[in-house]
Amino acid sequence: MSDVTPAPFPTGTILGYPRIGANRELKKALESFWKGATTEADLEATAAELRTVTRDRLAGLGLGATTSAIPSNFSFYDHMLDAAVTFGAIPSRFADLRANDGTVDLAAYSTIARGVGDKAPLEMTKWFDSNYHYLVPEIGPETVFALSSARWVDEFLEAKAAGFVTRPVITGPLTFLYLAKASDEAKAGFAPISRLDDLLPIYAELLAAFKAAGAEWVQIDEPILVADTDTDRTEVLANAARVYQWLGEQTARPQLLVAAPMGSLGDALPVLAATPVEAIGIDLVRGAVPVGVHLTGKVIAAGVVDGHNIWRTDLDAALATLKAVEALGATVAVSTSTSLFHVPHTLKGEDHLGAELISWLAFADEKVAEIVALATAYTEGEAAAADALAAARTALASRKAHPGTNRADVRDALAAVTPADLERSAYADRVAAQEARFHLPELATTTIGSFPQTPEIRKARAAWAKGELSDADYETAMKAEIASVVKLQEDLGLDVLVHGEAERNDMVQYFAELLDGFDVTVNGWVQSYGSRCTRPSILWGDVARPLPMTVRWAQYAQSLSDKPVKGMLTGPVTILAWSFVRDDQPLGVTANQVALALRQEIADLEAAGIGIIQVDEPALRELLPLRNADKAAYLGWSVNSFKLATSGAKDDTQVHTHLCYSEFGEIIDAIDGLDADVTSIEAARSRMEVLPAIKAHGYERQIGPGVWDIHSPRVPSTEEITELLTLAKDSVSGQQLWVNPDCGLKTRGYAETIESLEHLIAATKAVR
Ligand code: MET
Ligand SMILES: [Zn+2]
Repeated sequence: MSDVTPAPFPTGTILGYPRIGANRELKKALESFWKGATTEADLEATAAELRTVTRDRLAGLGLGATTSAIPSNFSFYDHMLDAAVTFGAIPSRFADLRANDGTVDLAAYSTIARGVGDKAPLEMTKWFDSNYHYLVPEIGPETVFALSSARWVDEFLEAKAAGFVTRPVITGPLTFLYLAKASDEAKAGFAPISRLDDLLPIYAELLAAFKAAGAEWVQIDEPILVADTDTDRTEVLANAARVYQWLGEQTARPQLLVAAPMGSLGDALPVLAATPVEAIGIDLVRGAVPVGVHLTGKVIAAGVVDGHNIWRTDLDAALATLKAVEALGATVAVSTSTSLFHVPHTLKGEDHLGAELISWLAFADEKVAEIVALATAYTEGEAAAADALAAARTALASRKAHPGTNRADVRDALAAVTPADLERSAYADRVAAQEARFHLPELATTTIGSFPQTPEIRKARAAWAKGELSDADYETAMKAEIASVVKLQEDLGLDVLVHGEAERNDMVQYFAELLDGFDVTVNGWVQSYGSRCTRPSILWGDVARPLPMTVRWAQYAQSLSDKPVKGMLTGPVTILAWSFVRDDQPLGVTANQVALALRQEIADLEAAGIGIIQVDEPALRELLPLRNADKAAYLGWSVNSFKLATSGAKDDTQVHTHLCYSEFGEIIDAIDGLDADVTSIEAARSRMEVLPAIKAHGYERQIGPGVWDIHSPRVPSTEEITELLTLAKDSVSGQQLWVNPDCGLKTRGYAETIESLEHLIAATKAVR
């Protein structure tokens, strides 16, 4: 290190801030750049302006402008893509996009993220157990690592020119390589982590560049250390020790904060503590205060403010946690548990939620204020932050005492549930009853629920929401849409129909708006991937169903056809996964409350003559815990909540479920445990990969492996689908096999939908 006294770590900081902009400025700028409506220079200017506004806002909220408290974590699209581009790890199919000096411009960067022609983009997958999707780097023996972008350093210099000393945030080498996949060139069995020694010198070079630019602290994110991976944990820990020993020994570098958001570091904490890194960021929302580690001489950025959820922090409890960490010998700094990019920007503009609910919440800006208050209370004594502490206590008390968070009717109904309520009759009895009722052919054809959401549908829904379209006119518009979707399916010759979900803005928000215990924001956007954002609902109270939610649409659709029309519901786990969920009781309890509401809905659907009911659980895999030891408990409550929702169904009601967005190998037991009569899964892209495992498992019920990858506008040919179905028949019998697309069709257009479904039906006939 240099001879000047190193700058202390700031007393309060956040691990990262939302990148998309309070009014989704980055989304708009990116999309207009992609359309060709603006230039690269325009996009750069918007991004620079956004960074300026963010720095000023954070300093205004009380983070030190020159103390390295403000993280520099901007990204045009994704932080893993940024790392790939910075280290020169660009797949060979995109090699021609690089300039002579190895850099890529924003057009090329966008192409790697989004693909072009037959060049597939980097694969996208979920970031740990969040709803953010990162781009998966592709690394092979041929990858030539080289420092290939000056953006990170330039952004530090940009801030410096404005009078700031920020803290650059980069993805760590372990997380980068363990989350990467083998490139097309790599031979079977190649593991990207085998390139660690080639990559490290580039990190050293980058750290030297930060140092030369004047950075005093750099944050290196290593969430991989909180997760179990395919690699043996001992090997991961050995790599962690080696990497941070070596980087720590570099002399030309800023001080290092190694941050491990999303869970407990566990046995990786002593490993990091034994290296020369100056500071370690630990997640104290998901992880407990460590025991038995000595942290003398280290700074611990204690993540006591939840970066991943929107509840106001219990500041008293947080202060107690900070003191417990101090007792381990560490110098304590107040921090968030994760980057704040998982939560919306600000509660400003959400007044419709009402003062009381708002007082329970903290979005990104409000969390920054909490950090500042906690740092003040911790360093100067509680009296110095008395107002903030008092306000937090009042809010917490109001949340606890609110009748909506503790409803006797809901609690009593749940307490009355018996184990028998979770079981249906034997599958053989159900099948017999269902066959007698529906007479479906072998390889029955169906779709997953939604049909294309045309601009007209969106317009009608938006106008109705704004009060510009009357209830009656809205009803008429939706019914007309349902009628045309039913007619189309009859003309095509599908066996089991759907109503098309035209009335749903989103498969979770639709239910959140109709159930008690939820509220929705107007501007609470969070980045899902690239320019795409979602607006999760807030599940704050006990959940109950005041009125039927889907019955009239399903009933209307059924009245138009002699074929069965599926009722369509979103399952409890998915409703939780895609909302901000109350943190004052176990998730399993909340899931069961949702399940009971769905159980009532199913009873009403049955009473209205709906004989086939699908309960979608696309997020079942997403919430799977990061550590193996926690998985069984999760699968226990999640499967039970599904069974609580569905087990009231009569024998001759056929219960379907649908899963997508993931690999299923790991959760076949759980899929089996759901006890659905029919399960549809995403399978087209992986060419039915999971079916042999399902066969080996002895799965006896019916399954619909997707035969059309609906994530792409490509129309699959009849031959292609025939091949997939033939492949499927190797693993499951004709009676067990259903034919359906990978997922709902709401993002597709009508022309491709009709053509694809025609091919699907022709292929089915060929294989039957
Ligand atoms: N029923 C839903 C649909 O068809 C399932 C979507 S899963 C992400 O859109
Ligand atoms: Zn799906």
